[in-house]
Amino acid sequence: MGAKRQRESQRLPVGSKKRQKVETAGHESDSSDRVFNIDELNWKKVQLPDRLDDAGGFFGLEEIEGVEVVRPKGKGQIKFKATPIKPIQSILKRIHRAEAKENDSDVEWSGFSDDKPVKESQSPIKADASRSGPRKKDTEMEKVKPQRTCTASGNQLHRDIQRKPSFSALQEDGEADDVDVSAWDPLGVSPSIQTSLSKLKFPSPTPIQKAAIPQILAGHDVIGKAATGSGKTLTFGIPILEYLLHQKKGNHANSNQSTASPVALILSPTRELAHQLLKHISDINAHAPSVDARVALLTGGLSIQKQQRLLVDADILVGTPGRVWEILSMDHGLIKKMKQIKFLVVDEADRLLSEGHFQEVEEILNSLDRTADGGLPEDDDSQLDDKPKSFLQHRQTLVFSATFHKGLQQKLAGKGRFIGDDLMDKQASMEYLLKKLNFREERPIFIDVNPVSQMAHGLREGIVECAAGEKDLYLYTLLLYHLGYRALVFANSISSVRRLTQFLQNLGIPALGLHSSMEQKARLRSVERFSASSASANSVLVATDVAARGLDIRGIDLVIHYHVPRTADSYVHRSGRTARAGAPGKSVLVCAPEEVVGVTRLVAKVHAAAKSKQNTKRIPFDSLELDRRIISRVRPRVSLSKRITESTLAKEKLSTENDWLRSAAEELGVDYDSEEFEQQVCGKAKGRGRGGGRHQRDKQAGAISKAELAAMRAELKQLLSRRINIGVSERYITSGRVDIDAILRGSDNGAFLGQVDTLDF
Ligand SMILES: Nc1ncnc2c1ncn2[C@@H]1O[C@H](COP(=O)(O)OP(=O)(O)OP(=O)(O)O)[C@@H](O)[C@H]1O
Repeated sequence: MGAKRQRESQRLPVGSKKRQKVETAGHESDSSDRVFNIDELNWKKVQLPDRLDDAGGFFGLEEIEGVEVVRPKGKGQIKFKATPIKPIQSILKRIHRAEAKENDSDVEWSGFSDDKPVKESQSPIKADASRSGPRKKDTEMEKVKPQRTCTASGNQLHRDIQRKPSFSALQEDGEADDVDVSAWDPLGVSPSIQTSLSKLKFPSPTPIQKAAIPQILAGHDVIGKAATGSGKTLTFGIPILEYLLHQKKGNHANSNQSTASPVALILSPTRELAHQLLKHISDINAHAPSVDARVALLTGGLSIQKQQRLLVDADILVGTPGRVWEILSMDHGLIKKMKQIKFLVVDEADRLLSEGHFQEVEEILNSLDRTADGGLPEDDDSQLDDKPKSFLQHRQTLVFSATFHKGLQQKLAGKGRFIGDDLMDKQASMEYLLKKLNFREERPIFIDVNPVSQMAHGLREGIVECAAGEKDLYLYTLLLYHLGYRALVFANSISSVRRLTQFLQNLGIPALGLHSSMEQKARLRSVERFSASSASANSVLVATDVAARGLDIRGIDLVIHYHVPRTADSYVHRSGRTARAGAPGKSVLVCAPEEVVGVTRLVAKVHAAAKSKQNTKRIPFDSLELDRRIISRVRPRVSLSKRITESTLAKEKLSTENDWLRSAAEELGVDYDSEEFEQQVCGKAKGRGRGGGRHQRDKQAGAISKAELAAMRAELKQLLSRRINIGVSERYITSGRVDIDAILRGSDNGAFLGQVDTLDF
């Protein structure tokens, strides 16, 4: 990103004759200043003290940072100069330039999209009581727009963002329990399920539900693509519950039939998502007693015996491929039952049918299609093409995601030709699995409700530029702007998640970590604590991409990409954790100079289809400039927190290493402290070979004494106890001559003292 623009505000007392210019690389600090007349400033009356020398400050006058006095050359009125902070367009120019060169990217990306972007000028829609009252048919998901007011006042940001998604706004106190759900009638949804939808306050189907549910109810295989947070879970969940309802009614009439076999298997790529799928389906089920579905969860990290017990009389199985296959492979009776399932759902299909899960998904599919009477041999794929379709007539296959790479999408739509069974590359292996899905129809119905833009309606996207070494500083500053709200921070590695979680906790931000090396119970606890409504609203979840797919946590206002995601798909899914179910949300990429090329390519890819469809060159991306005054004020606390974190983590690591070395020395029968042992075992780590430098750094950081660490913590605590003063003289405040309440009111979030501009999206 070239030279960094520095614009530190100046501390000049009113009345100073000296005017300064702060010059930094290629930029003069006052080039963008604005001159104000005396009457343009918001003067406040102050009560003068009885004795002038009690006044403090500059004879009772206010000192305001970042404001200079401009004296006229001759006679004339004094004016004042201040520095409004404006977004810098540089990166946008780069992005637009990059678009021209775009197309040769290796990121697999189909660039779908659909929806009209949310216009800045959309009139605010108030979530008033009448909106949720009975017989309001206009509450369709696509019509519920962000509750957004456009004012230029500082900290409006916080008022801009709804605390709850629009749908929650329908649940205000004092309103009737049920909502009119007649909009579901044309889809063929039964009264029992409609009662649930009414209780859950889902007055009308979302576009994907509207398009796909009738097709699924009619017995078709469906491949559904719709934006993140658009209600795909219920799109397949409702028809499964409908099937169970009818099955149970039938059984009631004919009590000889048994319902002991599961009717559906739903596969999910992550444990957290599996939990959530179960919850969403159970929510509908809970209000529909006549369905009374038993849903069992099969995910790793939890007791396998317990899951096996639950399986015995489960109607719906939701699980991750690894655990599902583990359980299936242990129980032939279960495999037999599973061959009778009526629905196979592959959620987040592009993820499930690729990397990591391939083996297990293949095993599961093989076992579902194997027959005891010599039907389809387990490992003879040559027969797949010839097998009679009636073989699998009983099973419907439903495949969903917000993203499908181009090749896969074409194949799914039946336009492409399957290439052989060569498992050499990713695409071929995915095609192989698709073939194994054994759709009951020649061509499954492909439903794409967002062919132009796969980003959610209410999402605003931005980029913050900073040096690689300053990402922590910018991350913390971004979070300060959003205190009082939920934020999700994505990093590309487990070690970064660990470090950032501690770093933020040291700074008093209630951060929780989530990554795949955590114990399952701790993972669930993190998600639960983060999403619990009683949790402090400004909680932050720092996660790897394990949280990128499917997680539906209400009230996430901000997604921060601390590291640029590795693929465009990943960017779409990560960003999709906010702006769900019609709510507004923001996604911000923290971008270092070395990441610019990747970012420009990624941004151009994600928005390519929307741009060409709308015939525009503009990408809906904003370059955001954080207030330099905040950056400079928080720098000391950030560097302290970094040092504390590094030292704490290094101590933990060294102590684990020491334990390991001690037991290695014991086993070898040598003295742990001997030089010979150190040279033999730790020689590599001591600077010879890879990782030596890191080891040295860890050693240094870990060598900080407990007393030093305690002193740093005390200093940090002291810094944190003060609010970040943006342009208000502490001396003046302590003199008691200012309306402190008014100043405090100027900042909603309690972090700043003084007026802070919003992030200009
Ligand atoms: N018809 C509806 N009306 C209002 N809210 C709905 C409706 N259907 C689903 N929702 C809510 O919308 C939210 C998002 O749904 P869901 O998690 O199924 O999205 P998704 O499309 O699967 O997203 P992702 O692609 O990120 O997995 C959920 O909180 C769900 O309860």
